[in-house]
Amino acid sequence: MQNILSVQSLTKKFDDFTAVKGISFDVETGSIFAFLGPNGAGKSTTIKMLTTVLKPTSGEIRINGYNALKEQDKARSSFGIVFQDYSLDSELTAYENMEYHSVIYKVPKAEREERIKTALEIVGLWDRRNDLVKKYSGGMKRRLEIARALVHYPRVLFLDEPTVGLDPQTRMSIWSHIKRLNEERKMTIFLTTHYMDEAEAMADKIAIIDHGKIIESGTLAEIMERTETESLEESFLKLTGRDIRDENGNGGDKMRFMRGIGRRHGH
Ligand SMILES: Nc1ncnc2c1ncn2[C@@H]1O[C@H](COP(=O)(O)OP(=O)(O)OP(=O)(O)O)[C@@H](O)[C@H]1O
Repeated sequence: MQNILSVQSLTKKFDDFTAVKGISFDVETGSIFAFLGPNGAGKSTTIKMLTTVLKPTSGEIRINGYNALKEQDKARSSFGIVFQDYSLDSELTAYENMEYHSVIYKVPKAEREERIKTALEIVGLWDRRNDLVKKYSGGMKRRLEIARALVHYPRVLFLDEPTVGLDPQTRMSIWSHIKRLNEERKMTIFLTTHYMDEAEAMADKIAIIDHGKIIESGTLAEIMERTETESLEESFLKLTGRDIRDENGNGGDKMRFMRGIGRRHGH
């Protein structure tokens, strides 16, 4: 299958406020797709609809060939989710958190231990599996959440602002884990971010969302060409008339370190 995720005219209204306004896009199997936009643009609302947490007002979502609204269980077993807020039980160990999640996701008992081990090894936490989560740093918790999202062998991983609130070094480590998952395990990654550098360095395709609408999408090169600019930052400025960081107040927080990871496919 070429597109693991396909979205048509997706809309979400909260009373008379429309947070997501009829967006359509496709995500290619095995790619990294970034949803870039300022706070309040509708990124979380979209990812919640894609992951069946929130019911759309209208529109269609197909994940891994399944209709996410009509075949929810099959769609759900196709993806893993990492939300913005930590949702781990801090009084349990990392391993116990993984076990709990495996039960919820109906991972067969005979396979549980092996899958937990694999997932924890991927994020480098196997040696720390017996530590209580409350002793973990923010970066370790995020890595554990990624491991947890992998335990049922999903084909797509959804990440809502996975590096928000983390220091630059920790962000870099999270990203190298995500990138390895994509490259070595061919996992499709759908992420939301308001960091330009993150989208530039990581994504095969980017959709820029503003006020609930996709205002531009494509590869970085395509977006720059169409907007006649030389960076995503300039593109965003040209498309919206403002700087993405104006609304975030994190001007000094730009992810310059992303250069260390390197751009993909000669972007
Ligand atoms: N349950 C809700 N009821 C009413 N309005 C909502 C609800 N959830 C979100 N919104 C509004 O919808 C808009 C989009 O919010 P959303 O959280 O999707 O944005 P975002 O791009 O993810 O930003 P952030 O990263 O800050 O969460 C915002 O104006 C928000 O206030």
